[in-house]
Amino acid sequence: MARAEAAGCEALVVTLDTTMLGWRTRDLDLGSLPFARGQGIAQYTSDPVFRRLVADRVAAAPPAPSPRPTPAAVRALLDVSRAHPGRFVDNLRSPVPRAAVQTFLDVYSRPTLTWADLAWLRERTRLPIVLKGVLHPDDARLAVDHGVDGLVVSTHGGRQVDGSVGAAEALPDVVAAVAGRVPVLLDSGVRGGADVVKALALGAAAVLLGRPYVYGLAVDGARGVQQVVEDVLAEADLTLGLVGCRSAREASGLPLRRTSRSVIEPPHRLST
Ligand SMILES: Cc1cc2nc3c(=O)[nH]c(=O)nc-3n(C[C@H](O)[C@H](O)[C@H](O)COP(=O)(O)O)c2cc1C
Repeated sequence: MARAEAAGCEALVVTLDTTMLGWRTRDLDLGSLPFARGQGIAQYTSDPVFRRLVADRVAAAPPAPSPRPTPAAVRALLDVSRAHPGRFVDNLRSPVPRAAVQTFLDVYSRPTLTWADLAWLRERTRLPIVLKGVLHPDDARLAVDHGVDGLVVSTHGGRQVDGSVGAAEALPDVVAAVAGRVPVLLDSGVRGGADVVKALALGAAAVLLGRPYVYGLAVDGARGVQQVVEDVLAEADLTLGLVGCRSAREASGLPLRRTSRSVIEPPHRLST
């Protein structure tokens, strides 16, 4: 948290829906387990507290007999050594990269988190605390009662609980339960400007993009991310104009008609 504050982060987002990873069939099909290969954990391996945990683990590890290497184990060792900070050859000989992955797998999931942990966080940071992954209005009320500063209605992009209520379906009840006390944001499935306008109409204060910006990143790095964000904003701007709103604020409460999918009613504010 101190690192986040020092880096200029303006809020702390606590994700509620990933205390364990869900059953992700596509990842399983592809054998996509990047964390187990040391990929995507630089936030941890660059953290002094985490590095101390790893050093303690290595110091405490009893000398273990080397298992017979399999091709898969060799591939994993190469990946972990490549992903870990420092020189590849040094990493190959060191127990630290593997211990870092094991330590990450130990600390990443914590299914024992409770509402009481929020007080612990509150005491340690002055940053606003936002809870991500709220879907039920009772949880939204509890969150506000525990003093959080914002909520993100999210299904983690449908990657955690298969068959969960959709984020956009859950949003109106959460917004009603919060009754304006804190901003309610939405993510999961926002792909273009029309999705932004629908979320605003359903009461979201803002939306977040997950996969779209990663797609932009894959295609064209930082410029790709910028392009994705600009395109979504441009389409949202046009859509607002087309449905007769002069600002994003005016989209709040814009009537949506429920059909087999959510559609925006034709312009309704141009009659005067
Ligand atoms: C590659 C990747 C990594 C993610 N990592 C995190 C994470 O560390 N914490 C988190 O709360 N959500 C994480 N998410 C979930 C996103 O924040 C977001 O909730 C989800 O992707 C839904 O939005 P989307 O439909 O726009 O992708 C990740 C998503 C992706 C695609």
